[in-house]
Amino acid sequence: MTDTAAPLPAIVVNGVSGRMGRMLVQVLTGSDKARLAGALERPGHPWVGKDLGLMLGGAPLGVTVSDDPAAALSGAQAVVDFTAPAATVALAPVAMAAGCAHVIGTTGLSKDDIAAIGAAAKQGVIVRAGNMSLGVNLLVALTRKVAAALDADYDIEIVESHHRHKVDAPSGTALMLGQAAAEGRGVSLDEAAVRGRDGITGPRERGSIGFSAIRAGDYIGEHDVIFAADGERIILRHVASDRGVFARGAVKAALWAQGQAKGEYDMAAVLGL
Ligand SMILES: NC(=O)C1=CN([C@@H]2O[C@H](COP(=O)(O)OP(=O)(O)OC[C@H]3O[C@@H](n4cnc5c(N)ncnc54)[C@H](OP(=O)(O)O)[C@@H]3O)[C@@H](O)[C@H]2O)C=CC1
Ligand SMILES: O=C(O)C1=N[C@H](C(=O)O)C[C@H](O)C1
Repeated sequence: MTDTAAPLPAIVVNGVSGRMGRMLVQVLTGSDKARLAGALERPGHPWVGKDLGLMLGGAPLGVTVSDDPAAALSGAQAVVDFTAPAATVALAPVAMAAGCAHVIGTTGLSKDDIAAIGAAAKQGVIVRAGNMSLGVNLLVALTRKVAAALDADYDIEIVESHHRHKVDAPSGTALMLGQAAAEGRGVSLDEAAVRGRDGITGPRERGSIGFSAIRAGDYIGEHDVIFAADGERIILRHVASDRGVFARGAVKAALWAQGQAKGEYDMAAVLGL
């Protein structure tokens, strides 16, 4: 009897040696919905040309780490990318030319980076989110709703904690939460945001949205949205205790992207929130 089952969607991981790259390998090798079809690292990385499984300290996986995105993406359905802004911006048009969906988890993107990604998405499908977990994307929706229900008597502050290796602040998640709070309140985040305080700052400006960042130890990612008034406080909190939530969300996005119309999407679209 011949096996007529369609092959599983082929997914490539960019930045495969990183914290999220390794977690994605774990999720994809255990998946019955997608398969790990390739692995990318920057040119000059010591893993390039080597078997990925051996580089991870395990059995061979039959996947050779590449530094050639066009070659690695040829024939793949999606590339999942948790790397650095310059690497992500460079990969987007290559993914679109290869007909590959680009799932972007990279944070710390500038306005120009975001515009470049948006331009690339005219040629194919991109899913981009500062946080791929179901919990945070629900928290974003809740934040928008609570902010819409309260007036500026309730001061909004976003406090985030991450591991000592994180290079960008505020976190991508904090910015998503800030954007949702601003939308709920009907203000512009660019105008309302206050990022970090130091020295004689004067009293808090009514209606501002504050951001504070802790970088310490091995926090995976924790976010509080505080609505504080005279006499009461509401605190919405998400705690990530396993990077698997981000990796599983990204694989879900890669599968969801198959067959979508060209354009840039977020995790709310993927999750139907
Ligand atoms: N959206 C979400 O849900 C989440 C987003 N993130 C974001 O993902 C990003 C990565 O996080 P994390 O895994 O912790 O970081 P790491 O520093 O552990 O990993 C980044 C990886 O990207 C690699 N890289 C850098 N430049 C290139 C390039 N040009 N081509 C290929 N690979 C490259 C790095 O290689 P090298 O070390 O050689 O430079 C490294 O392996 C961050 O922006 C983080 O904020 C993280 C978790 C969840
Ligand atoms: O760098 C990280 O680790 C994380 N980055 C994302 C962010 O910037 O919000 C998501 C998560 O909090 C972990």
